[in-house]
Amino acid sequence: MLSREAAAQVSRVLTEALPYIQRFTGKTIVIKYGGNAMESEELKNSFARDIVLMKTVGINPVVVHGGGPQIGDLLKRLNIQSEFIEGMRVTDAKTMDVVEMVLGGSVNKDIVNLINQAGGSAIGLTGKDAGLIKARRLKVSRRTPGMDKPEIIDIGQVGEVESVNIKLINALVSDDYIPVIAPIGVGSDGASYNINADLVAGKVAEALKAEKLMLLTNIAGLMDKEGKVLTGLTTSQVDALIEDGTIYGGMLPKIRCALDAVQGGVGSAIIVDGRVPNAVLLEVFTNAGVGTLITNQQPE
Ligand SMILES: Nc1ncnc2c1ncn2[C@@H]1O[C@H](COP(=O)(O)OP(=O)(O)O)[C@@H](O)[C@H]1O
Ligand SMILES: CC(=O)N[C@@H](CCC(=O)OP(=O)(O)O)C(=O)O
Repeated sequence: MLSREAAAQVSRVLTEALPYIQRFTGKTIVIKYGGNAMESEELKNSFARDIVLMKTVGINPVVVHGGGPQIGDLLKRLNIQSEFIEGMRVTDAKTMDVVEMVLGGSVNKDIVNLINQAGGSAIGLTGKDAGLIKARRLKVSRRTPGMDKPEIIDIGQVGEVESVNIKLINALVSDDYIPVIAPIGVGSDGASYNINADLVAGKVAEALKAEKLMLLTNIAGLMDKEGKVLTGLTTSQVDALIEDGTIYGGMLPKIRCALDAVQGGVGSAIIVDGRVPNAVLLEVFTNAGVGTLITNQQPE
């Protein structure tokens, strides 16, 4: 039982949080949990508690997770070389096996378990379950200095999202389950596709017409060359930052999916520093304004 002091504290906190809780009650928030933001047990536990708290106050969280560093660790142990092009892992058949084992197996079940230990009812899925994420092969185009046309590169079993089975997600959410989705897609022929988790989160948020898309990563937000966090950017400003090399690597799919999501009807997308404890709650329940916010509104 709570002490009088603790009850008074709960009352104070809930009164402050009430407008935010009311604003998001019954709404869907898609949270992409990046592999880099899973760096300690403490952080993972704080993430799991935040998700359960959201659900308890009537918000519907849908989690999409990554696991790039965890895939990298196992590939290294198995002596399999790995390379990234435009922020995407080149994925041959051997690599795909490892990706599927790590994402659909250890990482997915770890998050599911932590949420359930924190009192939630999480259910783990990959895109193969009930055809949750139908995918096709992604062709990456790369601009090489000195060449007029970008070259199209085949990077193996890397996919892009063709469709999302929202019937399955909605059925789970309305029964109070918290879906935890691993970014593995399935082709029309049953082939597995490795999909960047940011891209899956963006498409899931779009398909669900989510109120918010949160991308938890290991950096304070999108930064300029001096390390200042940028926010409220337009599409053309982002394009210019990609062109001049300010945005590269893993930030490329992240920013592209955030822009696509808001253009596709998601209320807002935010890139958040997942190394901060309670990053999810801070973003939903405060005006702390952490990270980079992307909306469809043009700044004045
Ligand atoms: N302009 C930029 N601002 C911030 N980070 C950037 C930028 N351009 C590239 N990055 C890189 O993108 C990384 C985030 O992407 P990634 O490592 O794929 O994260 P996650 O695993 O969370 O998806 C950052 O750690 C940083 O190294
Ligand atoms: C095609 C591609 O790059 N897939 C990613 C999938 C995992 C992921 O996106 O994890 P993070 O969010 O932790 O980076 C990979 O193989 O690493």
